[in-house]
This record gives sequence, structure tokens and C-alpha cells, in this order.
Amino acid sequence: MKIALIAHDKKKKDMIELAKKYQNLLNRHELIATGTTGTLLTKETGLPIACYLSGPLGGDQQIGGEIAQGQVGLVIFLRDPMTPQPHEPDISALIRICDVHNIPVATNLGTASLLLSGLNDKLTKC
Ligand SMILES: O=C(CO)COP(=O)(O)O
Repeated sequence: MKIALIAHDKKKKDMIELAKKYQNLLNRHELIATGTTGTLLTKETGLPIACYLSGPLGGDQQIGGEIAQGQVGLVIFLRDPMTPQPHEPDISALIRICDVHNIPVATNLGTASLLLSGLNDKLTKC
């Protein structure tokens, strides 16, 4: 499954910890990410990640395009609800396109942990 990983700046530390915790699971999937998130995750975890443009430069839209084409199965998007983002329309569009195509999207750490542990359970039972 292709999994998209995206985190706003104040959530990048949480994303790194999450990726380390679920490293074995993530390793079994194809990973894509917005530019800064992906670069940081690769450096911190060694996971192979295809890095797209940085979010404010169009990375959210690139990932949204893949979701619209049915290529992404899960989105982890750790959003910062306390900081205004210059590309807010792109962020809304990304969440919307997940809803349009019924793609699971976690926008906070609690949901992300639940989704990844659920996926882990499912794979270990197979
Ligand atoms: O802004 C983002 C998502 O909206 C994340 O982009 P970066 O991973 O490039 O910081």
C-alpha cells in the first residue's frame, strides 16, 4: 500500500517518533511525503521515502493528485491547528479529496497511532 506522510513544522517531532515506533510496519509499504517531512524522516529513520515538493510549494497538491488517481491507501497528516498556514486552501483540498475517495486520513497523533496499530494487527494476522 502507498502511505503518505505529512507533518506541519510543530508536528514533525511527533511524526519522527511515530515513524520510529512503526518503522517495521512502514518498511513494508511504499512511502511518499511532502518535501521537508520526507527529508527529515529519511534522515532520522533511514526509511526509503519518495519526497515531493514542500507543502507550501505544492507538495500537498501533488499528493492530492495521487489520491484522486486511486494510488494512495492511507494518509497520515499531522496538522498544526494552532498556526495559520500560507497554503491553507491546499490543506483543505487534501483532506477533502481523502473524503471524496474514502481514503483513511489521520490528522492527529491519536488517530495516526490507532490506524497504524490497526494496520499492523491486520498484517500480522495474515
Ligand atoms: O506544509 C506541509 C503540509 O501542509 C508540510 O510540508 P513540508 O513537509 O514540506 O514541511
